[in-house]
Amino acid sequence: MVTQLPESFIQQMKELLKDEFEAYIQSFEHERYYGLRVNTNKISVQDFLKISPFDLTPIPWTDNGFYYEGDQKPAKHPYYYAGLYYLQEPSAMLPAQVLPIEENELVLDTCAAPGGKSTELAAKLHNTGLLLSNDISTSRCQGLIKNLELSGSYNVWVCSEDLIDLSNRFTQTFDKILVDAPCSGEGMFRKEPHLINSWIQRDDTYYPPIQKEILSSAIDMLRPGGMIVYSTCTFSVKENEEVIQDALDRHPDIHLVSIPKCPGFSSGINMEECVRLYPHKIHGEGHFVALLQKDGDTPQKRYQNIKTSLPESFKEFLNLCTFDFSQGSFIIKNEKAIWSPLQLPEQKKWRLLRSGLICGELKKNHFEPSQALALALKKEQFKNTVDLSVEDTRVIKYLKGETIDIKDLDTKTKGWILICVNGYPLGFGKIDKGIIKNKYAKGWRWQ
Ligand SMILES: C[S@@+](CC[C@H](N)C(=O)[O-])C[C@H]1O[C@@H](n2cnc3c(N)ncnc32)[C@H](O)[C@@H]1O
Repeated sequence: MVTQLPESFIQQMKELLKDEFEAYIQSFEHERYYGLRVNTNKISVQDFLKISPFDLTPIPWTDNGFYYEGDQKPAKHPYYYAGLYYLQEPSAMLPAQVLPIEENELVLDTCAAPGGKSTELAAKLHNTGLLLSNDISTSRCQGLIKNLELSGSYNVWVCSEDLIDLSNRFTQTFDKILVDAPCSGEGMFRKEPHLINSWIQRDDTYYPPIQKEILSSAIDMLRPGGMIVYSTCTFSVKENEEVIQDALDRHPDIHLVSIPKCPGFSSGINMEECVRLYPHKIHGEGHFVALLQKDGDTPQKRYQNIKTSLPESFKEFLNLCTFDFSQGSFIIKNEKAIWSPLQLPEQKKWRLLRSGLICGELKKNHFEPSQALALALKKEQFKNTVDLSVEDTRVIKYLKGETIDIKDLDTKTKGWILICVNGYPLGFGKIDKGIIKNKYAKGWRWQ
């Protein structure tokens, strides 16, 4: 692969790394590292380690990230379908880790798709407050929504806007913001060699102006006292420290906050507070992370909930749930019942793709619960459940969309039932006389 690296990139890395350059080049001989991040919205790290079938080694710069071996297949395990973890390149776990999120905050992820960092920001909020996840690409937002739903996060809104436009709608609003900027991806060359071609096609003047505008707009959206992380998976100084310097020049009310260094972390170039991760110094690919804070302090913004009257068929279904929906409010839109713990102010003409938890669809005379609701609930929050052991062959059958027979376990329950694996919900079905008609979402099925 080293032979595919363009000469101009090699020169840039020689100048950047000096006597570390040889070690960097040799890192291409080593296989990439694989990372799994426990979804603490669903399970504690301690409890996950008790049931994990994988050999896991902690990733030093995270609270809940682990290395696994490349021949293990965690994406092909029922616990993945239960949303107990997210698979993420280890160095990419750092940005969300360094943003100090507290419960009940308003958080913005500016460039969020496909959700590697949003899922962790949501987990850090523990389903309190609100996360607005945005990405300019509406098609990439589909993957983002699926990942957020799988993670069981119900305090998330998703929109698809150019961040620069979004900043006109929410001035000085958010307590915490993550800017995981589009970049030339130099840190991903070992993991995804095809990125080398994109690098060749775009010279080094392409990304910096975009990154500077996105970061500056994001800073406008941060409330005084709030904190913002800027990250990329590239090594170029132009896309990292120069973007930060531009923000510091344009916004005299922000300052850098020092990120604690783990063994193997490098400082930013002439920016001691920032962190650079290199594949020859840590077990991971490459990243740059900066943490900034806005001076001053203003109280957090708070938004009102609204009252909506609900159709009878939906109220009937809600009798099966013990989830505390009174903590937020419902809206009914396009025959869908959507619940959110907070409502953001009404906006004109924006591509809002999710405004909380889509609980399900209001059909003619009945209500059809969604896959997202199944994943958002805890087993004990639904009246009718069947809990299958992870070894039970019916788990995979259910995930494949097949009808399942549980006459050995239950022949009395009738109607909606939540199918769980070792206590963690997977999806809904409809049971009659011990036979479960499969309601697992088609696009989510085991392939
Ligand atoms: C590095 S990726 C984000 C990865 C994501 N944070 C994760 O962890 O899964 C950068 C994203 O920025 C989005 N993007 C590019 N320009 C944007 C803009 N002007 N406003 C909002 N999003 C933008 C791209 O569509 C892309 O999905």
